[in-house]
Amino acid sequence: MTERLLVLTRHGESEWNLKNLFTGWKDPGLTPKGIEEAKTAGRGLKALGLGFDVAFTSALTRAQHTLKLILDEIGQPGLETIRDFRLNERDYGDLSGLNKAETAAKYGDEQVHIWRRSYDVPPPGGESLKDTVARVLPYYVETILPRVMRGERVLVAAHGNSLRALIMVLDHLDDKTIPSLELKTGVPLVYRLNADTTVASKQVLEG
Ligand SMILES: O=C(O)[C@H](O)COP(=O)(O)O
Repeated sequence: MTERLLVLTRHGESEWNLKNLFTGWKDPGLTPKGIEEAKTAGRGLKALGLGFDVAFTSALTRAQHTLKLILDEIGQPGLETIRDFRLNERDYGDLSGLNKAETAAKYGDEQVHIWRRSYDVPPPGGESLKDTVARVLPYYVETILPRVMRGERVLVAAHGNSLRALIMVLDHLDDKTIPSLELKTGVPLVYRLNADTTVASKQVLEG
């Protein structure tokens, strides 16, 4: 039987995650903790006996480095890897580089939660989750999903909101339920899909 394996993982903790800064398309690296999270993710996937035929990641260092660390741990350092900006984190626009707590103190917790977790309200000068879906989902359907459906084992290392955009579709979430979805750094989500592209199973590989 064709295995339709799709593993999604958010990057490990970044330097701006640690500083509680809005990051978006800015390009900080991983912290030592983030590096360890990525290695733990790789060890977890290896312990499940999982290997991959292709990997996808964004144009941002934190995701690319996470992917490299995972592939090193599972013994596939030379795996075909496709980098594309369409998997980038949501662009936080004018909030990029600002401290999240200071921004909440200035504009209110509710407004910051709306900017971070609502479906269709963008941060100033940035992308809403809806905007992020509009670039992630076509890329998934046109480029990633066909390879999963023909039996290639696919690994995606990306970002909290670009993955929320994809998981919204995979898990059939809507604009009322997506705000409560949070993704931990460096924790792989192991999906297996049915022949009709729906989700057959989902496993969260807690560190
Ligand atoms: O881009 C960022 O600031 C973080 O990676 C994700 O931010 P969020 O969890 O506040 O959306």
